[in-house]
Parts: sequence; structure tokens; C-alpha cells
Amino acid sequence: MTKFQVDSPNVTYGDRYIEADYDYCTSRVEPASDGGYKVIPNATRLRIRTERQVPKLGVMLVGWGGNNGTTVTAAVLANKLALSWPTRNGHQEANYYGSLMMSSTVSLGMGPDGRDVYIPFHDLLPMVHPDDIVLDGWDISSLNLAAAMDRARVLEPSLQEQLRPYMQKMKPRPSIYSPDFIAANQLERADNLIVGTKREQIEQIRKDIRNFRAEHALDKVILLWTANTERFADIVPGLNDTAENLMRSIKNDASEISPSTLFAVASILEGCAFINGSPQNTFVPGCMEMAEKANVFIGGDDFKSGQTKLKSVLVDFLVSAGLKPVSIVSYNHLGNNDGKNLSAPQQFRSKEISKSNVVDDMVESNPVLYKPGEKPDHTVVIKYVPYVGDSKRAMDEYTSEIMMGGHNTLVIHNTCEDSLLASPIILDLVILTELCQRITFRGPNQTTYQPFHSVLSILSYLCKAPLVPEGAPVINSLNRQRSSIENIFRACLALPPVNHMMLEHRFAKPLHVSSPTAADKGETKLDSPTKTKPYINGISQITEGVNGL
Ligand SMILES: NC(=O)c1ccc[n+]([C@@H]2O[C@H](COP(=O)([O-])OP(=O)(O)OC[C@H]3O[C@@H](n4cnc5c(N)ncnc54)[C@H](O)[C@@H]3O)[C@@H](O)[C@H]2O)c1
Ligand SMILES: O=P([O-])([O-])O[C@@H]1[C@@H](O)[C@H](O)[C@@H](O)[C@H](O)[C@@H]1O
Repeated sequence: MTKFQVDSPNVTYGDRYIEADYDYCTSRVEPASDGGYKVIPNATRLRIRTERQVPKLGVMLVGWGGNNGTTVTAAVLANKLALSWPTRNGHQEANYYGSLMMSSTVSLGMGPDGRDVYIPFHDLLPMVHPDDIVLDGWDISSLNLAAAMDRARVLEPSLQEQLRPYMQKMKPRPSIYSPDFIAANQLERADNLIVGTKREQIEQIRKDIRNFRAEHALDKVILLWTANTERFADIVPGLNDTAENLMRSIKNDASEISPSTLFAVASILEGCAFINGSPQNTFVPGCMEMAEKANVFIGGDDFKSGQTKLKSVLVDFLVSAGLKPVSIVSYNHLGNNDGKNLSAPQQFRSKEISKSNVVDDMVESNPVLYKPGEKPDHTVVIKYVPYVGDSKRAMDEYTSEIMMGGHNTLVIHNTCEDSLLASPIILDLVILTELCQRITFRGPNQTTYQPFHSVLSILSYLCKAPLVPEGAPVINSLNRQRSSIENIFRACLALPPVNHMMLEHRFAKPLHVSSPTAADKGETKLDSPTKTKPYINGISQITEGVNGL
């Protein structure tokens, strides 16, 4: 943990809380009488509380025996045990590369030398360390985690050998299987099932959660779906459109309730946050209502790990540079079990939707380039090629209109172990969710503190199809998503948002700085204006009217 303390009258470091008084500054836009806009800046004083005590966290993965489930478990173990292993490219040590919290940094501000001072994102606020997370979960396949890790073909055998004694003791709990929601080709691995009615299955999941919490003396449990992609469930009035109807449908054993929704309901009933790492509509309206009534966090959908993550950067860059993407083709093939499941049309359709909607907000942000409703041609292709296993091969082509009828075409080829991109995302999702459970806000004239909305939209950086509260805008731009996390956490320390203005370096005369370096050199400060020296090294200098000023 990088030690730092904010020295401000607006921050109190108490035994239990960090308390910050923060002015949330935004601008509101209203239509003006002349057909233009009236822009009104405003500032809202918030009191933000962050509990300092980091809990003992348990994470239960649905689909624990899959490529992601085994890989993230192996990664946590390898880091915790500080393992290293021989590879063709030399000795490899465990790390958490690809985790926003563990392997990226944030700036605290400008140091005495005028340079930003960076710390690991994870050190900005008290957070769970992934090494300390206790993992468990369910799978329709009975393979123990060591055998499942071998089946996944993601990690080097030399590492698997070291992990096998630990992971062979880990056995996924029997799960809820509904062949109607995942590809028929998954039947062959479905030998570890909870039989019974949907109500009985939910009660078993709830019992599993309680047993896990008790067995490890956990303070908190979070559930995360990293099982197969399901087809979308039909949203039917009277079936799953309200919390009451959903619970009645479960009691009546209605068929159109997916396993992922059953897990989400069980999780919410146990007061545990539930995160959906796959693209299906797990959070049917009735499930979302349940979460809101229970003040339990839900988040998702579909890990944003590779091709789509790059798309949410590239399209943002092109459109914000005034270049007009007009055709986007995203093709990939892979040979893991995820790819096998996605080879079925209904499961592919779930993924096609989450991979396709990611450009909408960026396109709609630029009416100079796009007419209302105009969008780039956008095609998503996924093919299953068993031989390549987890090594996903992605090829993207972005064609944009540039000035005066010109065109620019970007072609990207991207090969990666898909599960090694998704595993750090899983860790970030649960670390951020747990931290947000410890942050509360009190606005002006409010006497009580309130939590984040139960739909945890701050997770959008990690999801292809961000789940947001009703009426909230969906933001897919990766840069904006990351900034929102950083600035919200800075606000918990009464630090201003990062604005990149760097005015300290932009004026002809040094901006007033309080750092000891400026005072030591006896340099003048802005608040004591003096004429610039007319001569520098004997050369007369213009002191008035420079740059037309
Ligand atoms: N880069 C990535 O790997 C990535 C990125 C985004 C989304 N995802 C999504 O994450 C999910 C997992 O990906 P993966 O590569 O680990 O797939 P996988 O097929 O290797 O693992 C899924 C596991 O879920 C199990 N399963 C299926 N139905 C289940 C149920 N009802 N209950 C419990 N277990 C069940 C399967 O037996 C399998 O072990 C998929 O939905 C995938 O689309 C993956
Ligand atoms: O994250 P991303 O690379 O855009 O999308 C990926 C797809 O390209 C891949 O085919 C699928 O198997 C993964 O689940 C993931 O969704």
C-alpha cells in the first residue's frame, strides 16, 4: 500500500471512516429562447463516507470449472504463493497484468518537480487484495479445478504442476442446468446437477452461499456468473416483469426462467451482490426490481476484455478526432468451450448484441458527423475452430471517411489467450463492487447517507453492455469509463477530478505554486505581477501584444 494522506480541511481520517466534503461541479443545459442553449454551472456539496475496514471477501463463481473460472483461481493462487515457472521464453513470475486496480496507476497530483506522482489504482482507497479473496463456486461439470484447468489448456504445464495439489481439492458445487438456455453441445459435460424444482434449486444455492460464508468465516460474499452464455430470456408480462411476478413464476416452476436469473435471485435473497460476466439478459425487470428493493448491487453485462475493449477506444478516438467511422467489421475465431457454446445461433445472438451496441453512445455524441439515427455498418463474426483452443484470433477492420471524400482503413490483428484477458476483469469487478459497498453519500439537506444505486454502473469500464439505472445514459467510451472510476474515488478523498489542464506549465509566467521548490528559488508568484525582463541573454524581448494579447 503506497502511503499517502490528503492534507485538507475537507477530509477526516477517522477510525471507521474516511469522510470527505466534496463539491460536485457540473453544468446543466437548458433550451434558450433563441433556439440555442443556456448553460448553467452548478456545484453540489456532498459528504462522502468510505468505510476503512477491508472485509474478508468470498467470491462464488458460477461456471467455476470453466476456462475463466479455473484461470482466475490459478492466478490468485500463483500470486498468493509467489510462484514462478519455466517457459520457452524464460522464467515467468505470477502477476496481475490486465487488472485495472492491480496493474494500472492514478496520479495523486503534481510533485515538486512539476511531474505527476503516480500510485497503483489499488492504493487510492482501502480495497480487497486479490491474494486474500476466498474462491468457490458451482459448475454443471464435476471435474475438480485441477482437471478442469488442464481441460482449459490455458496455463503452462510447469505452472499447472505446482498448482495441482491445491486445485485438485477444489470441487465445483452441483449447479442448475437448463438445456433450453445454452447450446446442446454442452450436454456432454453436464454431470453435476441440482435436481428439483426451481424453488428447491434456489434454496440449495442459498444454502451453499451460507455454508461457504460460515466455513471460511467470511464478512462478505459476492457471486459472479462466468458460466456459459445463455440465450436471451423472453420478457413476459406476468412472468418476470416485476419482482412479485418473478417470485411467483419461480414458485410455479415456470420454464422461461434461466439458470442465471435463478442464481441472481438466490444471491439477492442472501444479500450478496451478483455480477453477470456474460451477455444474456440475466437481470430481467423483476430481478432488477428485487435488487433495488433489497439494496443489493447487481452489475454486468459481459466482460469487456478484448476486441470490444479496443473498439470502445478506437471508435472514441476516431469520432472525437472528427473522423467518421462508416464500416466496422469484427471477426474472430477461437476453440475454447465458450466458442463451442457460441457456435449455436441463439447463444451467438446474445454475444452479437453485446459486441455490437458498444459504438452507439460515441456515434450519437457527434451530430456533425452523423445524422440522427445514422450509424456505421457494423458486423460481428465469431467462428469455432477447436484446434486454436483459448488462443482467440481477432481481426478487425475500421473504415472511416476523412476530409474531402478520403478514406482511412485500420486493420487490426489480435491474438490472445481469451481467459487471461478475462480473469483480471473478474478480479476488478469483485474488488470494485466490494469497495462500492463501503461508500455512502449524503447530499445537501439530507440527514442520512445513501449507497450507490443497486445497478452498479461504475462497473461499465469492465463490461461490453453496461447495466445502468433506468433513465441513465449508457457510456461505452473506455476513457470516460475509466475517468469516472478515478474521479469518483478521488472525490472520496475530497480531491478534484483529474482535468489534464496542467496550467502550471502553460503560462508565460509561472503560475502561483506553493511547493517549496518555487519559494527556494525566490521566483516571483502570479499574485505579485512584474514585467517580464526586456532582455534575455542580451536579446530584446517584446513584452506587450505577444500572441495578439
Ligand atoms: N475473454 C473471455 O474469456 C470472455 C470475455 C467476455 C465474456 N466471456 C463470457 O464468460 C463466460 C465464461 O467464459 P469461459 O471462456 O470461461 O467459458 P467456459 O465454457 O470455459 O466456462 C463456462 C463454464 O460454465 C459451466 N456452466 C455452464 N452452464 C452452467 C450453469 N448453469 N451453472 C454452472 N456452470 C455452468 C460450464 O460447464 C463451463 O465449465 C462465457 O459466457 C463467455 O461468453 C468470456
Ligand atoms: O471481449 P471481446 O474480445 O470483444 O469478445 C470476446 C469474443 O470475441 C469471443 O468470441 C468470446 O468467446 C468471448 O466471450 C468474448 O466475448
